[in-house]
Amino acid sequence: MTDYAKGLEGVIANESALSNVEGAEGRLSYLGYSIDDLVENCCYEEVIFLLHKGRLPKQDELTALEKRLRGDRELPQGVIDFLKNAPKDSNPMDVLRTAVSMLGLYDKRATIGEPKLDLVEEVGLSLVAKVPVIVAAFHRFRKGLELPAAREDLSEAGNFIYQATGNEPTENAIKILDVAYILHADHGMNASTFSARVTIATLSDVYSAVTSAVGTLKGPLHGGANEGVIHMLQEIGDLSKVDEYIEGKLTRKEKVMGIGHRVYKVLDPRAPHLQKLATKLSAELGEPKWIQMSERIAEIMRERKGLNANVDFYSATVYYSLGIPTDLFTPIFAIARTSGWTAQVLEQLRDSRLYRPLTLYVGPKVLSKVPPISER
Ligand SMILES: CC(=O)SCCNC(=O)CCNC(=O)[C@H](O)C(C)(C)COP(=O)(O)OP(=O)(O)OC[C@H]1O[C@@H](n2cnc3c(N)ncnc32)[C@H](O)[C@@H]1OP(=O)(O)O
Ligand SMILES: O=C([O-])CC(=O)C(=O)O
Repeated sequence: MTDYAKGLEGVIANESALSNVEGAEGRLSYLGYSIDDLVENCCYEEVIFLLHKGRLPKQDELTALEKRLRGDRELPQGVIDFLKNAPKDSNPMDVLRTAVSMLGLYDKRATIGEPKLDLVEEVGLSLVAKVPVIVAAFHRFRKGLELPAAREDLSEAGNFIYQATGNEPTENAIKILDVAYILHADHGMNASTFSARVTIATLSDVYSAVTSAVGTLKGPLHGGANEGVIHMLQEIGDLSKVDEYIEGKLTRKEKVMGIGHRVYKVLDPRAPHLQKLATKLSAELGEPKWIQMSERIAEIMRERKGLNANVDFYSATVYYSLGIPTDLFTPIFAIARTSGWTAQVLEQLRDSRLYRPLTLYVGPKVLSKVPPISER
């Protein structure tokens, strides 16, 4: 049988100057800046600029970007109506996917064919500004509440907390979410980014590309794993039950959510940042059991399978400790990743070629004649 790369493992599909995922070393950088340095010294808006423009902003450029994003949060009435009328028990990722697609109906800039890169960038930034509002709005409406007006004095992270909860966000919560946004902003040719690139490479439009990406992120083997982690911790319930639970999963050959990675063969470099935040938040809440259970799961998986925690493992406890409903964890990932998706879409269009791999055909080889339906 001809050799092939199942799941495209190890296949290089394009060039990118955006994020460098160094799997063997466990390092991640955006445009040459380590994520450790970025979370220490930058805000999420600086990272958006970095990914979209290829360099860090000067102060006046950052101020202009913030102003632009904050001025672009209004959703078309048709999308608001949809968010109000969507079934209240919908999965917020399904709502987000549909709403992103709907946004395209109201934006004449979203054309197909030879791309106009300045318009693609405008639309991309508009999505960065609107995706969090969509998530917050659906959450408010499903609870029968109004959506508070967006606040131009608040950052991306701050405004999301404000619009989703209706409460003044604390500096601490804003900082934590901002760090989470930076850590989730971009990550090489992950599955959802690949979807976005495949879609845009047909010279389709940006809304279609991001719609593809949202649908791809939702799956539990990708962004959906963060919700799976909390469900798993709740199912286990107590530190004393972790060993038996994980042994059971391994025996049944079931996946442990938040563990393992296609590229990182050592610890995901984003995990320690989130682990630190989760530990601090759990202690502040007086609920250390979630992080204690997580640490034990990670230990068993390292010892038994040589597998490490990925970004989704500790982000789950961070969001949970912030009081964020579990089904908003993956939408929050999508909010942050929209900056990366749209930057990657732009990069794809600057030097694009249609993605069209092959399949190894394993069906019947001999061409047979179609028998009449009565003889089948
Ligand atoms: C943001 C992100 O997308 S990060 C990833 C989020 N996803 C998850 O956390 C879901 C759990 N993890 C997984 O399913 C996988 O590790 C993935 C999807 C992330 C990577 O998958 P792949 O590179 O395709 O590895 P694959 O699934 O082939 O696993 C290789 C081996 O490790 C095992 N393995 C990998 N991850 C896990 C896990 N989480 N739990 C148990 N076993 C695992 C597999 O069973 C397999 O074992 P085997 O060789 O004995 O059959
Ligand atoms: O790179 C991947 O395959 C998944 C991942 O960690 C991400 O998208 O952040």
